[in-house]
Amino acid sequence: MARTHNLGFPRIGAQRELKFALESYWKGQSTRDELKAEGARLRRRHWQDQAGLDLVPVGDFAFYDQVLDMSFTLGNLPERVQGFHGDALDNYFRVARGRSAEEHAQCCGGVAAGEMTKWFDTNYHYIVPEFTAATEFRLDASRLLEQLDEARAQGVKAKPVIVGPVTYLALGKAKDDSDRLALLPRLLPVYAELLETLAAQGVEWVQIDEPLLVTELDADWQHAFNTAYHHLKSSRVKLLLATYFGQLAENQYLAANLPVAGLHIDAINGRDDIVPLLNLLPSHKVLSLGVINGRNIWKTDLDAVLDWLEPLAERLDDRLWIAPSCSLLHVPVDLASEHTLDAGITSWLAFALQKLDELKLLATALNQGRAAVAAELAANRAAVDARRSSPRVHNPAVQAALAAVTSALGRRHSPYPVRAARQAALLKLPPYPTTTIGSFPQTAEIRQARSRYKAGELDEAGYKAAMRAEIARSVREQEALGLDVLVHGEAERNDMVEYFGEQLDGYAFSQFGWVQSYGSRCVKPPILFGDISRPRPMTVDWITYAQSLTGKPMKGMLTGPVTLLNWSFVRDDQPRSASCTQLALAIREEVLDLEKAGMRVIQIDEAALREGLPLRRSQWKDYLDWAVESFRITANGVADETQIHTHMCYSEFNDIIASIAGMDADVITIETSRSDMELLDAFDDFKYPNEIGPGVYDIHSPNIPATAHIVQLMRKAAERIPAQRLWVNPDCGLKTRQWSEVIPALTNMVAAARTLRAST
Ligand SMILES: Nc1nc2c(c(=O)[nH]1)N[C@@H](CNc1ccc(C(=O)N[C@@H](CCC(=O)N[C@@H](CCC(=O)N[C@@H](CCC(=O)O)C(=O)O)C(=O)O)C(=O)O)cc1)CN2
Ligand code: MET
Ligand SMILES: [Zn+2]
Repeated sequence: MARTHNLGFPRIGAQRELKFALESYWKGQSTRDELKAEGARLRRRHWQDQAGLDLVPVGDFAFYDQVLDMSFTLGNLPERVQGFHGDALDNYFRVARGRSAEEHAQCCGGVAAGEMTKWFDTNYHYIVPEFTAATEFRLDASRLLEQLDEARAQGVKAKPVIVGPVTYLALGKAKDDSDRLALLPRLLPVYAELLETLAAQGVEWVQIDEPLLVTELDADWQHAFNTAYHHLKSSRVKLLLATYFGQLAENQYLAANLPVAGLHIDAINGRDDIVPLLNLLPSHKVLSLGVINGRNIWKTDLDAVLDWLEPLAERLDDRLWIAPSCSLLHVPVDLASEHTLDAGITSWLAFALQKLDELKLLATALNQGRAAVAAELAANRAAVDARRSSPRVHNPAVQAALAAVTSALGRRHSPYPVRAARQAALLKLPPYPTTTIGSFPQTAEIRQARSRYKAGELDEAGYKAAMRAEIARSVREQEALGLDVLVHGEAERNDMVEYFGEQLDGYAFSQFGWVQSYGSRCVKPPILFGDISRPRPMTVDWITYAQSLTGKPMKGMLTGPVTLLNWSFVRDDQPRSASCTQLALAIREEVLDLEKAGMRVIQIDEAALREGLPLRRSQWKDYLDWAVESFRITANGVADETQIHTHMCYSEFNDIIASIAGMDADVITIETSRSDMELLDAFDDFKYPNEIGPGVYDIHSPNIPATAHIVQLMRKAAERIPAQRLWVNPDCGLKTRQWSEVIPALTNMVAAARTLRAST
């Protein structure tokens, strides 16, 4: 008998209930009790949604982030928030979001937010655990125990979920550069105590997540796994060690032999692990196979899964569990909420709830025979076949264009020094030119106008006029600030990826397909289902309007192919590289149209290029080769005189600087302020030959950067990069900030540039 379980459920809510509850609480418009009640309501609903599974996750709900929850469970709070006397939830939000120095001058004097970074290769951001050599851990199991009680009272077959000790240490950062692994002996007793506490509550199984096992591990980290799980093996609960997002590969032996009761592997990305694992896995252990893709929205080909699963089920019998490949955090909740997606495409899709239905179907087919679910299997087969043969997926013209791609497409006419001279003669920019990354505040008025337009309450002319007024406002503000290269501000974009998905053929978009990005912020990844083409220009009208308002250069603003790919739900019926090249050809047309319309500067954002790196280094080269080539195809068809910018955020470039240089953008703007310009070490020694705008202030924080601080950061930058190749700009776009924060921050930034010019 195969058993079913789930690794985690999306917590934001099908209608983003958690987002609205959080934001209302943060604005002081609702009480903490109301927020907590909304959390409990969502947990209840989500457990009901998972009814029928043999085991259901508990502890996967978080008010902000599951890693931050784990830090609180382990008593690992940054020193700056220790000794807080208010409600624990408020302290949790202080770590998550920080407190501005101005507003809290009288009380706490402000608190810096915890650093945020990407969760493996997903678009979800977690709060980085902070360590020092002196870090001590102390168990606080209250959150887990409360949720466990709640679940039990509702008759839920609960399986608590926690982040495992080795992954937890690996995800964190030692603020004093001490060795994180040295903390393991202090951490393990707290994990042991936690497991004992759960055992005392009668818990049978605990899911302990160790996705670190799908990455290449140094000997000391491999050793840490052995140390950790030998320490925990006397626990009375059964541990299901969960790995996901990739292959165990050379870690198979290690994973198979850790002293735990069961192992979960990602049977989508780690399919090749399964046969060798069957032989390695001791015969008392449960093997949980993640057979439903938790990272995309396509219906599973159930016949195909059963064809290879049935022999395994025979062999494993009661030891086989089945589940989604990873937590369903990364997919939207319910396809049934969608009313505007066309029926054809809808029939190819499965969101979280539909994925759990597929899982239950598979279990029935395994346990009772396929005949027991013959009708459902037939319906699934019809949908999968329809997608495979649909003329909407395949476009011969796109295929022909793809076949005609040569490397000449991706080459500029002249090398950078020649281009730079031509661009300088035309643009006539001062030293240390100032610019921003693209977006200005997405105000409530902008979002309301768009939602009224979408609801048909505002007509197209009215909507366009409202967006043009916003663009005019941002141009006015930038001129008043004295910035050198302006942007239109992206008012008309719901999101830098979805906006393009809505306009390209081969993409579909949902109404409620929200996925949590961080905290209360969500994205709605568009669905790349077919060959991509661009029926008409997408940004030219907005940008030319913006340019018409100013004599300063206006940057055309586009999202690059790699970022569109990495932040969309993409096809699983062709390699990612093929979808990426199609996107490149489509965005290239837009670049050339912007150039034709007179834009002298065009920015192509590749915010997700670095994070799209495969989890295993051995696969980096292949990815970087096609990703960089896609960018080159997009960008490099322009004349020497046209200045190409690109932008990347949250990126550590040391390992991949040669590829970044290979993109051959004239200017790259990057995030550096939080690392105190240390990130620029990668660009040092002339390893990066073109121009660079190292971000001088953190846009994630409401704090206003001081002019002197910006000057100091730029002087540091100038020690590494010749001043004539430096730009001055923020770390990233300003869409999540308010105008009242943006104006003083940019005022100081421009003042800093003037100071720098005066002293060169
Ligand atoms: N795709 C993507 N990934 C990314 C980033 C990114 O910008 N895009 N940036 C990084 C993550 N940062 C992020 C920063 C901000 C938001 C963000 O602000 N998201 C918005 C949603 C943006 C959006 O799609 N807005 C739509 C829908 C807005 C909306 O909620 N409208 C209301 C009505 C409007 C109102 O009355 O306020 C509704 O429909 O109910 C629009 O503007 O049209 C949010 O959570 O609130 C997300 C990620 C990395 N990954
Ligand atoms: N142009 C985009 C913006 O300014 C780039 C954001 S990168 C996440 O918002
Ligand atoms: Zn950015």
